[in-house]
Amino acid sequence: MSRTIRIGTRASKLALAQTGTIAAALEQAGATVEIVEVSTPGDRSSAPIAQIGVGVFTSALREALAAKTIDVAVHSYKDLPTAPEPGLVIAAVPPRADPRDALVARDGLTLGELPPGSRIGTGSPRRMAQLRALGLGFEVVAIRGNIDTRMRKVTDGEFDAVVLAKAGLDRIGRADAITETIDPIQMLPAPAQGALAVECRVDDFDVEHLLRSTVDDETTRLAVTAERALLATLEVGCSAPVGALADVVEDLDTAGAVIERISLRGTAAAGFDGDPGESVEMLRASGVAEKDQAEKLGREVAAELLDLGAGVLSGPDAR
Ligand SMILES: NCc1[nH]cc(CCC(=O)O)c1CC(=O)O
Repeated sequence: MSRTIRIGTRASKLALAQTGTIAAALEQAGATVEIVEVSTPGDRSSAPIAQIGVGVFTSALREALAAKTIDVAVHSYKDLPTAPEPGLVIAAVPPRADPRDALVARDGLTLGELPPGSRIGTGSPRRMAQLRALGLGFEVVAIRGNIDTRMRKVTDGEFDAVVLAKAGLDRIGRADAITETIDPIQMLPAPAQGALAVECRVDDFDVEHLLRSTVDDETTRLAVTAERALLATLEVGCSAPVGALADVVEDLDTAGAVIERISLRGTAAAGFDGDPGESVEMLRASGVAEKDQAEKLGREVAAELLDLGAGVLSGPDAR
């Protein structure tokens, strides 16, 4: 392709790192690329995400794509609203980074070693609810800001620990600060955490084909499909207290042959309205399905969560 492909990105260190890997893969495939920084309201405001709303980091990139000032948008998949965007297509889902959450605590401490009363900072209702549900007596405090700002609150002594996505820390080269990679049994990540969504215009066939053939990963796409179908079914938006993690696993078919299946675990808070003093119960459900049933699996595990009582999710911070 002879045209220069303009790749839009947020200007944060994390977004630039993510976009850099996609740009490098496209250049490797012989394309000419240009990186265009797009400022988003999510970068300019320091209000809680739950207040400014879903899509705050991604809508400016989508507008630039629709207006043809860029040709490709690279998003953190978990920041994208679940509703499809007319005129745009997620052409590729690159191989996923580590989906787990990570603890960055003072003095090298783990969750089990932090004493009751420890102040743990997170801006995410999902992490907040799961931290409280551990029953370890933590004081969970809302914070915002980029990854560096959050980590500084631990160095400064304002917090005993913060919880962040391991993928983000890895991408900006700060994995050294992690004191515990949190087991998904204790805390399920956000649906699609650690994955990227690479989007283009639906009628830009050359770019769509290039993205699909160079940076798409089928296993990641299946996992993310199941996780996001679960989230969409719970219909509560991307900062909801909902965790989900899918894995493609080896299994045996009825004749005893090895086949791949998709397994999904999900969790949602029962009746958590974001009040930091409230006690929280996390509901859990899981399932396994054929690989071509990822979407259905997501809906089924969500339905099970709804049956268990996840339907009462509706407080001011619950979206
Ligand atoms: N909510 C912001 C956000 N969006 C994507 C990541 C990290 C990378 C990822 O999950 O893909 C982060 C930071 C975090 O949650 O710590």
